[in-house]
Amino acid sequence: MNTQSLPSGLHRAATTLGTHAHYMPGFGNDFETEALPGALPQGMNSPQKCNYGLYGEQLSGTAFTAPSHQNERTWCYRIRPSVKHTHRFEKIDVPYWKSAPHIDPDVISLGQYRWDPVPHGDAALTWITGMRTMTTAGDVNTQVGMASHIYLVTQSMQDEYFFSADSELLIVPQQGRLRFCTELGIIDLEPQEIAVIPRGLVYRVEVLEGPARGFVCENYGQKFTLPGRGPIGANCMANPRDFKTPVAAFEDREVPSSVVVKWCGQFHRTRIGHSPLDVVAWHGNYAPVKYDLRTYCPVGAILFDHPDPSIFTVLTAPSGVEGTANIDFVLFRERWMVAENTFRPPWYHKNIMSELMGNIYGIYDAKPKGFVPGGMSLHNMMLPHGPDKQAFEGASNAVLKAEKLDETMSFMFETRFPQHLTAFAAKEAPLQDDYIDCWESLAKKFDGTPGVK
Ligand SMILES: O=C(O)Cc1cc(O)ccc1O
Ligand SMILES: [Fe+2]
Repeated sequence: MNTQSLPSGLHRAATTLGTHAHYMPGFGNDFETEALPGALPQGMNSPQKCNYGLYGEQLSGTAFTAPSHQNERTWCYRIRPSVKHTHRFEKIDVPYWKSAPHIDPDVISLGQYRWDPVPHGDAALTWITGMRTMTTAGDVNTQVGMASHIYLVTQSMQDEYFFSADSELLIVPQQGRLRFCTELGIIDLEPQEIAVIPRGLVYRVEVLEGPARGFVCENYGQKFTLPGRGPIGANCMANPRDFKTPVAAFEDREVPSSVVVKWCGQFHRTRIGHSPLDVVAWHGNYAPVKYDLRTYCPVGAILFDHPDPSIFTVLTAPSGVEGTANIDFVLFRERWMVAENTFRPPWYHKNIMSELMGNIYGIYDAKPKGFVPGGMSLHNMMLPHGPDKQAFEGASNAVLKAEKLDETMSFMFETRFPQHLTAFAAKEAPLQDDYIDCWESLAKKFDGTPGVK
């Protein structure tokens, strides 16, 4: 196997797969990859001495005894064991990155809320300092619930690394391009793609094209997985082969560095004398992954009516209660609308689960104005919402022919828990004070006489 050297000093394994040379296809596969030939032990995990003088180390993403179809772990062969990375920790302040439970007594979370895109300021911000929590739900200490964030990143992390012991991060870019240099390999990410970085994995984020903005779902609970397709069968929605996990990449660099750790909602720093991205080879099924949302194959109404949005689930994070997700990640992408005699946009509704939406690009059918790329909305637990006046009038009077819903990509983080706004979301972010007016002018059409009005 050949090794490729990158400008950043990382060495990564080459693969034989043409177009996705640096990624391996599949969701939750048992992968194996080595950046130097023979670095990966064969037939066993813990040889008495590893090749190249590497140290063997296991990273467990589930309890040792989790059922085998859910069990996730990866074996790393690294220049130094991780424990050499973590000396004494000091607490640091990361004031805009909040964790649940975080209920600000001065903030009202009960409501329908919408935000314009959070603008970039003058300050240089990294992946850590640029994270802005919008909502929190559940409890980070008991590993249930989530937080939603906006990231505003203009600066690469330099000799600085990060891991979250609290959560896996689902990253949804909206602007700019980022590179995630992780212990297990490199992921480049741009709008219309997503990445999932597992809990505990160390990484550094570099800006490939700035400024970068996007959305993050911080999942405190069980990992995101593919939803069961039920009677849809073995294909469509998100197909496993479209998920890409990076090949092994390592750097052998000795410079004063720091590792920031998010742990039980608090941030800590430890200093080390080298890059912790020193995993030369690994095998296992606990690994970062990226996915191109343009490969999502939507299934929908082909005669009449409008199915529940769960039909557009890309990934689901189970809660332990069957069919009731801790979080569903749902994608509203371009598609054909063909339903006959049907009000085609989302119906008016109240939902026990709370719906945090973001616009990646284009126009969302239920909100032709005001919900713009980079913007977000929150329709919290049991709070009514639905199409605005313009969408309602348009859709109820449209001539219903086959119509392509083009130039549209929005998503929803839907959680079984109510979401609480941070002070940043309520007071600093560009909250639209007049959002609820979009339903104000919906007319009373009922006049007691039968017939279509
Ligand atoms: O509220 C929303 O816009 C999201 C949504 C979309 C849909 O098609 C059906 C229900 C739903 O909550
Ligand atoms: Fe909704």
